[in-house]
Amino acid sequence: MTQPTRDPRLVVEVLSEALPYIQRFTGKTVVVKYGGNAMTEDTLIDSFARDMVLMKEVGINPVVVHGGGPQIGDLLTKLKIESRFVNGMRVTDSETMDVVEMVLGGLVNKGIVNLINQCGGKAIGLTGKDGSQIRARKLKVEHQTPEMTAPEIIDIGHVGEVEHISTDLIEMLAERDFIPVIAPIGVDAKGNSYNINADLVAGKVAEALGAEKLMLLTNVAGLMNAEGEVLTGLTTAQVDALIADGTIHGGMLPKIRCALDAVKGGVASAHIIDGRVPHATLLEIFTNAGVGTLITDAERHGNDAG
Ligand SMILES: Nc1ncnc2c1ncn2[C@@H]1O[C@H](COP(=O)(O)OP(=O)(O)O)[C@@H](O)[C@H]1O
Ligand SMILES: CC(=O)N[C@@H](CCC(=O)OP(=O)(O)O)C(=O)O
Repeated sequence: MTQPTRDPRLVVEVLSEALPYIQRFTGKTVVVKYGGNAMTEDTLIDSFARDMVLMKEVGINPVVVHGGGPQIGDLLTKLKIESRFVNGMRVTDSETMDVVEMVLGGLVNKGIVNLINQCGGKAIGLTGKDGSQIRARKLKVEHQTPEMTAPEIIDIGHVGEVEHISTDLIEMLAERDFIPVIAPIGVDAKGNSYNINADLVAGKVAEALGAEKLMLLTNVAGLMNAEGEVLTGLTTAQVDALIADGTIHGGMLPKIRCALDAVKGGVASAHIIDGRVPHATLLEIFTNAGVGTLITDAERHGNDAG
């Protein structure tokens, strides 16, 4: 790979500016959720892989949880199977579950692993079935339209929620300098597979690991208000109001819910980040610039999440 020529003084200056952040985050765990919508351009995927390797090289432990919704959708279309969503969750019958497992556990997972390894990292790809690390149960979904007087519970098939995350495997890999790359497929005690929204898995993994940061990479500049302006920082109470008035909808719903749960569960900060910006994760960690929406539990942290 040919690198563009840069002023060496500038490079040294940038490295020096990053020093306090490197010192602050070294030894800490950062869970990065890499959404399928952020995986569209080859150069961006490459910059993401390089960022994971750089983090690891400076002593941070990145753990990648990936999505792949659009990639699942593409294969379903080719197979002439219809995609349907309720509350941002894919309705998953047995046939769809097979496709989800093939795309997430195979194509997408191994694609990310391969890229990280190409950039000089040591990535290992896993699903929640490996070591039974993501124990799941069937998700009960409440659905209500404005016309309905009360919500109804509907069956959306093999969609799961996280019951328990075992961290042994992830910690063992991280200690041996591997970067774990996890596909959001869970398993129950009977061996049934569940399709779980990747944001929800990332949030629970971050909580279970006691991570310093949860970064959710997506295809928007951050969480937006009704006027389309990015909200750079907000508290749990503000988020509740935006959900209630419908400003937060679709795929942003599980994302924001998991970010809230993660900060309530002890993760210092959660960030919704624009994955279309090259090196978005490094910009978040190593600079003051900020590239999206920061969610903290104001009662616990005040404004010190960084
Ligand atoms: N208030 C909001 N602010 C920003 N995006 C929103 C909001 N409400 C809904 N969205 C939608 O959520 C999408 C991101 O979720 P999703 O499509 O599941 O992405 P990913 O694949 O990255 O998880 C955005 O592309 C946007 O269309
Ligand atoms: C239950 C459910 O909806 N699961 C998701 C899992 C993948 C995912 O979450 O991918 P993104 O992060 O790219 O949206 C799905 O089937 O699309």
